[in-house]
Amino acid sequence: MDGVELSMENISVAYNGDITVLQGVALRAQPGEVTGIIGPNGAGKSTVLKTIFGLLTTRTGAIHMGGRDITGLKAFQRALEGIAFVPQNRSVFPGLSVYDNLLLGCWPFRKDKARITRAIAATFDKFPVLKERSASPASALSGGQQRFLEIARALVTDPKVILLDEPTAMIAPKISKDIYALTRSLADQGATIILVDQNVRQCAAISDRLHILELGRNKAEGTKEDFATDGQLKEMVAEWMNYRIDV
Ligand SMILES: Nc1ncnc2c1ncn2[C@@H]1O[C@H](COP(=O)(O)OP(=O)(O)OP(=O)(O)O)[C@@H](O)[C@H]1O
Repeated sequence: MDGVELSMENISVAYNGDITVLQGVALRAQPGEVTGIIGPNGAGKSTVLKTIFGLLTTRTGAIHMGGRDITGLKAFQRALEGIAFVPQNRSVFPGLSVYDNLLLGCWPFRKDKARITRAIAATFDKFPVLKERSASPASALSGGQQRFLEIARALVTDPKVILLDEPTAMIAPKISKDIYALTRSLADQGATIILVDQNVRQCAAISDRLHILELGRNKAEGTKEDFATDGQLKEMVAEWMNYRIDV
C-alpha cells in the first residue's frame, strides 16, 4: 500500500452555518504511520475525519494530499484520489449480502469489472471469514464481523489514506485486539492511517504520532516518544485522560 502525506492547515468548520466546531485545526499524517487523534467528548475528532473525507465544508484553511490541494474536491473525488473512511456508526447495509456490501465499496471504479473482481478476491484472501459468509446478509454477522466488513469495504479501493473513527467502540476485547493489529499492519504496509479513538491506552500503543484536540482546537501534538519523555506532555495526558503514556 502506498500512502501519501495528508495535512490540514488552519481548518475551521461550522455545523448548520453557525455552530463553529473546528477552529484553526492543523494536522499532519505520514505514510507508514498511525496518527492518533485523542481528546474529550465533543472535541471535534470525528469532525476532523469527516472534513478530510469531504463530508463537511471548510470555512478557512486547506487540506493537502501528497502536496496537492484537495480542499475543493467532493467526497467521491477524494475516494477516487485514495481516501477511505470508516465512520463511527454502523454502516453496513444489513439486508444486503456480504458480497454486495463489498461491491458497493467498489462504486468509485464501478466501470472497471476486472478491477472489481481483483479487489473482491484480494479482500476475501485477507478476510477469509467474509468469504465464508459471502452470501449471508450482513445483518447475520456478529458485531465484530460487521466491523471487519466495514473496514474491508473501505479497503477495496486500495486507499492511500485510511480514516478510522472509533473502530473498536462497542466491540469485544478479543476482536478489538485484531482490529488494532490490522490497523498497525496496514500502516506497516505503507498506508497513511488517521485513527480517532476514545481508548487512549490502545491509541497511544499503536500510534506513531498523537494529536490532542480540545474544544475544536489543537491542544498538543508529538510523536509517541515525545508524549512519553516530555514531562509537560506526559503530565497533561496523565492528568486529563487518566492515562500515562510509556514507550
Ligand atoms: N451534525 C451536527 N450538527 C451540529 N453539531 C454537531 C453535529 N455533529 C457534531 N456536532 C457537535 O460538534 C462538536 C464536535 O463533535 P464531534 O463528534 O466531532 O466530537 P468528537 O471529539 O468526535 O466527540 P465524541 O468523542 O463524543 O465522538 C460537538 O459539540 C457536537 O455536539
